[in-house]
Amino acid sequence: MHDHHCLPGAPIIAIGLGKTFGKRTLWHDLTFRIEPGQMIALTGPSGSGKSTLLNIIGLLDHATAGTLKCGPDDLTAMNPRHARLFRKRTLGYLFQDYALIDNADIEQNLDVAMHGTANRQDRQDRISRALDRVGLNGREHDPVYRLSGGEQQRVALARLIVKRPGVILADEPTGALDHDNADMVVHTLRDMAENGGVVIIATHSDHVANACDDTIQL
Ligand SMILES: Nc1ncnc2c1ncn2[C@@H]1O[C@H](COP(=O)(O)OP(=O)(O)OP(=O)(O)O)[C@@H](O)[C@H]1O
Repeated sequence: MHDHHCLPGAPIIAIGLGKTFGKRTLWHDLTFRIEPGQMIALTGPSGSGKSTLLNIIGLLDHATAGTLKCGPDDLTAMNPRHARLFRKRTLGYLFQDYALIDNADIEQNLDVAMHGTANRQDRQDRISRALDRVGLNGREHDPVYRLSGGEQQRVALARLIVKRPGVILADEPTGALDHDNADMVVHTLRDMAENGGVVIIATHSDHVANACDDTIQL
C-alpha cells in the first residue's frame, strides 16, 4: 500500500459490500466499479442506506462485509494516519450540514481546503474563480453564520472547487436549492467528473439522476 493517498484517476471498487445494524441488513453483496470521469447517482427509498454508503466510502463509517477500494488502496483496512491523509487529500464532501466553520468568513473557509497550495496569490485566484462560479463573488468577507442555507451550500460547493478532490461524495446536494442553483450544482459536479474525479450523488431527484452517467439503486 502506498503511503500517501489515492491518486486522482483511481476507480472506486466495491466487491460484496454489506452493511448491517444489529439484526437489520441495509444491503449485502453490493458490487460496483466507478471510473474516474464518471458521475453516478445513488438512489433508493428513504432509509435504504444512501447516506450510509456515502459515509462508508468517505471513511466516516464501516462496512460490515466485503471490500471497498480506491485504486490499490483498501478503504476497509486503512490505518488511522492513512485514513486522515486520504480524507484531507482525496475526499471531497458535499453533505447536508455543509460542515463550514461558522464564525470564519467565506474566504477563510475556502482557504483551509487548499492544503497543498503554498502560493498566496494562486490561492486567492482560485477562491475568486470558485466564488464567481457559485455566484458569491464579492462576498469573501461575509461570516458564514450570516449566510442563508442555500448560500452556505454554495460555499461548500466553492470549497470543493478550490480543493479539487479526486473523489466527490454529495448527499442530496440540490435539496435546499432553487432550480437555477440546483442546475449550477449539477453542472459543477459534472465538471469535476470531467476533470478526472469520481462523483457520487445520493439523490431523490430524477432530474439529478438523469444528469448522471449511471445509477446505483439501493
Ligand atoms: N448508527 C446507526 N445505528 C442504527 N441504525 C442506523 C445507524 N445509522 C443509520 N441507521 C439506519 O440505517 C437506515 C439507512 O439510513 P440512511 O440515512 O443511510 O438512509 P438514506 O437512504 O440516506 O435515507 P434518506 O433518503 O431518508 O436520506 C435508516 O433506517 C437508519 O435509521
